Amino acid sequence: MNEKDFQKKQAALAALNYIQTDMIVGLGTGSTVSYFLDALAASQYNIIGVTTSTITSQRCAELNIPIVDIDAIDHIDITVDGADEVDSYLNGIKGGGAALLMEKIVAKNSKENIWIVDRSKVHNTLGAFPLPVEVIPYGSGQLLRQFANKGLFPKLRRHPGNNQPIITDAGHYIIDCHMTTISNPYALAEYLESQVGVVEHGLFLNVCDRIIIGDNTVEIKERQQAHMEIN
Ligand SMILES: O=C[C@H](O)[C@H](O)[C@H](O)COP(=O)(O)O
Repeated sequence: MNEKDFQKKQAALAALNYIQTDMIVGLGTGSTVSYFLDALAASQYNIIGVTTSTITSQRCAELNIPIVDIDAIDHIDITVDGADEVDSYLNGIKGGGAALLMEKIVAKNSKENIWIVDRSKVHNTLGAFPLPVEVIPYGSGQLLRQFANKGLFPKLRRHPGNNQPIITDAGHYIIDCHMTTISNPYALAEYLESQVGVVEHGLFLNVCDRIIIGDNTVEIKERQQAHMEIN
């Protein structure tokens, strides 16, 4: 196991400390969450999961973790998810695995959100990871043009194998915005949310309550209060 995977696994194991039997647990998507699912399946906790992607649902089936439809429950106690990048305010970029829409729905309906990450993902400001934006296929070419004019360096995400656009679980495309630095994530989120054809974006602002950074010594950071950029 390489250093990054070691850190992911350490973070995932530490997240288990926040789980209790009978909880309804939101289950994120990705390689870090995969370590968490393994740990959860091996634990003594009887929980019910709410999944954020087809792939996580499949992993739960393989691991015998019971899951429930999000619309069949009235609350989610806690969600454990990965992230692609996290800043010092615990804001983040998600969607590297194209699961951002369902991840955001589950996160917004959770009483508490924990992100598990390796140290390479923690930066002072966001932007090093390309920002995924989930869009309706119809008119996506127009959005690509608008985003380019806005200086967002957009690129339609395609399968490396056949070069076809990747399709999300909800049937949408992903446009990745390669900006390198995001000076005001709140203004960018507002702009993206105002564009017709944008379904959701990967900026998760004031969502994460606690990050667990895996390392030889696991580091835990809690969000103190909602952060807003003052223009
Ligand atoms: O769409 C995918 C999710 O936002 C993932 O949680 C994120 O990409 C992190 O994935 P990984 O743990 O594989 O780096």
